[in-house]
Amino acid sequence: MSSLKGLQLIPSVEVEHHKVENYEELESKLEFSPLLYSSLERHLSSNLLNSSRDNKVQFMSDILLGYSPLSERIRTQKQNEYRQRIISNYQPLHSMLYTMKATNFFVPSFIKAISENSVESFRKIICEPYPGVLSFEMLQPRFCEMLLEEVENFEKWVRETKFRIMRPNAMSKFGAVLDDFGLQNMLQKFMEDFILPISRVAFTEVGGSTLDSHHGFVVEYGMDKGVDLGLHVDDAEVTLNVCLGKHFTGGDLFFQGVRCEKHMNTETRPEVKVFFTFFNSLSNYSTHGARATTSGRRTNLLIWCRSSVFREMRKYQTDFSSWCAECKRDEEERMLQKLATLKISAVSSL
Ligand SMILES: O=C(O)CCC(=O)C(=O)O
Ligand SMILES: [Fe+2]
Repeated sequence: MSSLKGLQLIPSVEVEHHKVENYEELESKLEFSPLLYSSLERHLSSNLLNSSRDNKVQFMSDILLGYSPLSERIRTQKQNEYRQRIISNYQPLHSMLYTMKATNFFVPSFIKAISENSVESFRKIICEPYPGVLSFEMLQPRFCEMLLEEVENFEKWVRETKFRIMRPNAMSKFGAVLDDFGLQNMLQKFMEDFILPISRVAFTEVGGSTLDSHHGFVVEYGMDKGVDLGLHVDDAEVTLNVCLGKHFTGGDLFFQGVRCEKHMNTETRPEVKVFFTFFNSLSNYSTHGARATTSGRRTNLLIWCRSSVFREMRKYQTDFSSWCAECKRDEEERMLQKLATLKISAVSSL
């Protein structure tokens, strides 16, 4: 088996019986995510695998540093410090939310489909109202309620302490990043164990089988906040969007098909634009937006799931016609034109 500088491409049999170290308790001292250390540990050669945790941390940090640009490291370090400042001061309301426990989170039909883990079991619970948009029942109403209360509790703490928080993204001025106040590890497990099994079979061509990081947040709409969201593509390969409540009208999402970067802002043909009122969805790269929430308050949970492997591969790709609807259309038009030219030259040569 290939072994390079103490690393093995394929984890050895020994790893199966090896208890992976807990790196989470070292989080504030680590330069990278504890999850990265846990994953990399599986590839250590036997002599390192059985050495001390400190030794392993040192060895793995040296390797990771070689692959990570300084700017990225500074950004991660700043983000860790920011999160640490929040976590050491914010008192969670529902501690249950911070540890993944399927029976507390999901409806029984969803747990059954995931544990059976087959295309047939997913088909039983999922419908596809628009190509690349999957809709299914997933979270228990009590879980949604508790998450809403937790977000309200966090926002109350932010107001009282005048803590300056970072908003979920450039588009949403209202909402909170769940990863920033302690839910990061739970949401990573959420993605790996409950989103990946579905996206692996449904969204293979856009990186759905190699999701490895996430950005988890809630967005809020209402008369006293923003009401709608313009057309965009998420900074994600696969997105989970769940409506947490409460009472509102409007707020439909609209979709305009899967597009590559080149076609992201091109004119939409009317037949591609589709509006939806729905509450749970998993979608791929599709361009989308949200219509105005016309009364009440709408809060949605978003998990943007990312694949570093897919992003790396995309850098070297020039043809996206296997998944970009507009590239596909361009290619079809080119083929038709070529055919027409061939016909003309065949006729004129008669
Ligand atoms: O308003 C919504 O439910 C969608 C939000 C969204 O698309 C996003 O934050 O990326
Ligand atoms: Fe979005």
